Amino acid sequence: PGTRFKTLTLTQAVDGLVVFLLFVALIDVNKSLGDELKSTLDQEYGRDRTEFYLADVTSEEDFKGVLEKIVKTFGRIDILCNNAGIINEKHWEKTIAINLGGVVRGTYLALEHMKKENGGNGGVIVNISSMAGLGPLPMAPIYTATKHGVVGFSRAMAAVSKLANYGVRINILCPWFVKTNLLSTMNSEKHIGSFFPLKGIAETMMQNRGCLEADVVAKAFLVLVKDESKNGDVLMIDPDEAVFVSFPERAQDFSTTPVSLE
Ligand SMILES: NC(=O)C1=CN([C@@H]2O[C@H](COP(=O)(O)OP(=O)(O)OC[C@H]3O[C@@H](n4cnc5c(N)ncnc54)[C@H](O)[C@@H]3O)[C@@H](O)[C@H]2O)C=CC1
Ligand SMILES: CC/C=C\C[C@H](O)/C=C/C=C\C=C\C=C\C(=O)[C@@H](O)C/C=C\CCC(=O)O
Repeated sequence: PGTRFKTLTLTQAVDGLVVFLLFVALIDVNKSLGDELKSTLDQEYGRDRTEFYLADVTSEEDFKGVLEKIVKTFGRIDILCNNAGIINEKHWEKTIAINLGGVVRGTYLALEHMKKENGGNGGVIVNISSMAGLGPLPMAPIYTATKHGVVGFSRAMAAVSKLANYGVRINILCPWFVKTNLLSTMNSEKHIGSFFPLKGIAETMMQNRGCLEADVVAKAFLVLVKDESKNGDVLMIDPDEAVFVSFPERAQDFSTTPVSLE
């Protein structure tokens, strides 16, 4: 679902062996989906390890309120994944509000609880972009713009966090197509609007290279969580490999072609 918070509670520290208990808070605007996922997780991990919260990431009131409830229930936030996303080229303002606005809001609100200057314990935020955050997806220009925005915002916030000593790492995940409900929106003129005739491009891309399974994305997410050297890093996953994307240190260092302005 949309957004996931994880909180770690130190339960034992014996002879250098540290055992953490992991609690997961799920946030989504879709209640039936959230309830269903919670009950699946309950069966595997027990009822007290997961909580579902109904909230819309475009609402400051919802998101802020839910975060406060989470901190009250679990005591702290250590890991945040801003995952909520849609494709709707027709209602493009809504797509920007969820895909980029939700990530900005989630990052700002969670930092208030996580950053060390506020008494937080630090931690890590992983913002979900897409390979469409690195190159254009022709049938979805607004979706492409939001995912590029997630990359730019998160890299800038990672730099802020380092300079201001928040103690929070901020990383970005850019997957290729993944087998989830989102893919079905590609077949709907209602979502793709005037770009619908271009849907064959994405279909060909998937036919040629396949689609990722969600568990691969989860594994890549864990790399960004666990590797403490990673901050402002972009992990791209396609069907062949997972790779960190290199950006030049400064914008001036991009590979360029001189142009005469005369
Ligand atoms: N499926 C794919 O091919 C790829 C997906 N992504 C990104 O991965 C993320 C997750 O998407 P999927 O799991 O594929 O899609 P999904 O449609 O299965 O899941 C998205 C979830 O976001 C929730 N959501 C939507 N609007 C919300 C709102 N306003 N507030 C709270 N929750 C909201 C939905 O209810 C849904 O549960 C998205 O950011 C998507 O852009 C990135 C690359 C590829
Ligand atoms: C309907 C969209 C469903 C999911 C969106 C999701 O986020 C998936 C994105 C997956 C891949 C995006 C890849 C973008 C790659 C690029 O670099 C593009 O610039 C390449 C664009 C077209 C290539 C056409 C071709 O290969 O012939």
